[in-house]
Amino acid sequence: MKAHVLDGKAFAAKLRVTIAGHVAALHQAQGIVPGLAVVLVGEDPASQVYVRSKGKMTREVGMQSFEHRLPDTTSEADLLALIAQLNADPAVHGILVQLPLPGHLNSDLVINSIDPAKDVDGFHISNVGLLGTGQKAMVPCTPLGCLMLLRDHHGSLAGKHAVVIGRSNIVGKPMAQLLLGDSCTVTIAHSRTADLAAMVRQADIVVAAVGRAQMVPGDWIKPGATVVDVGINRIATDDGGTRLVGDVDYDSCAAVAGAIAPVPGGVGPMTIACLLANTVTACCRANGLAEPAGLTV
Ligand SMILES: NC(=O)C1=CN([C@@H]2O[C@H](COP(=O)(O)OP(=O)(O)OC[C@H]3O[C@@H](n4cnc5c(N)ncnc54)[C@H](OP(=O)(O)O)[C@@H]3O)[C@@H](O)[C@H]2O)C=CC1
Ligand SMILES: Nc1nc(=O)c2c([nH]1)NC[C@@H]1CN(c3ccc(C(=O)N[C@@H](CCC(=O)O)C(=O)O)cc3)C=[N+]21
Repeated sequence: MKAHVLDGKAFAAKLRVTIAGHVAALHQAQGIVPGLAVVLVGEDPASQVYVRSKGKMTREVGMQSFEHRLPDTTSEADLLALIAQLNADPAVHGILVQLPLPGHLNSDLVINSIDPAKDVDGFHISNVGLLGTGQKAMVPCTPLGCLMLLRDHHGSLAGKHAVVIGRSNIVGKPMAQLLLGDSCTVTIAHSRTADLAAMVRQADIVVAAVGRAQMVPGDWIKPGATVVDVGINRIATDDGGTRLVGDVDYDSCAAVAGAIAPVPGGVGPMTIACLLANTVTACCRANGLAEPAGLTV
């Protein structure tokens, strides 16, 4: 069997067309342009690439993009002052502070200083609590994108056993919450899990969010299971270049799985599209307008 490919690149492109339609309608009917501010502290090359492509896609769907690049010597007080200014700016509906932050900055403090209504990453404790209790929240973009791909492929996820590998605040934990919300039976695995292979072999749905290149081999996958690869790892190639791979060994997993989201072209593009979706949702909520269907859960 050869797995069905969950084409996040194509799904995200369609989602951006839908978003562009909502943005145009907001502008026409209300004279409002949704705005997204991205704050990048330091010069991490991978973060720079991500911030650039995010800015480009923000403008492509007709939204305003505000980029703030600060030196890696920026003090916490200066960063908090910038966030206070963005919180108060009515043209800014979404704020994203690129993680990880340089070590001298307390990321919990920084994230919790963002107005929860503008927290389009969904990382503020108030949004984490809302998600955990099944209330309307800003939902973290990467797990939201994974859920959209899973629902699109399966329809209902009820009763499926999902194994999420990774327990970070930005991917693993919110992913588990969303799957639970869709009535999956959820197992969260991590670096201290006793027998990861045996655990993963039970899964109908595997979400790998670890940060270890190709660590999940095909013989861990139950035949026909769905595999969602969140990992972004750059590895060296034989010709001296580099290439992007996920946390699963694609070829061996695709040979057994029923469906698989590849890297690149799977979850990554969905993350950016969901960031734009969250910004439109935040903009509608801020203006007391009905939020468009299909942009969140
Ligand atoms: N495509 C996208 O849009 C995005 C991709 N990413 C990528 O996803 C990956 C994960 O990101 P993130 O969640 O931030 O990473 P973190 O480093 O914050 O978390 C990694 C998790 O993996 C667990 N882990 C580490 N080693 C093992 C192991 N050998 N077996 C089982 N579990 C293990 C850790 O366990 P423990 O808690 O015990 O240490 C931890 O819970 C990275 O490659 C990142 O680049 C991230 C965000 C968005
Ligand atoms: N506050 C915050 N929010 C984030 O959402 C956040 C963050 N910090 N820090 C870093 C991680 C990583 N992340 C990615 C988003 C898109 C791709 C993406 O578009 N990937 C493409 C490939 C890109 C390439 O070729 O380099 C793909 O998988 O097809 C990857 C990674 C968001 N993150």
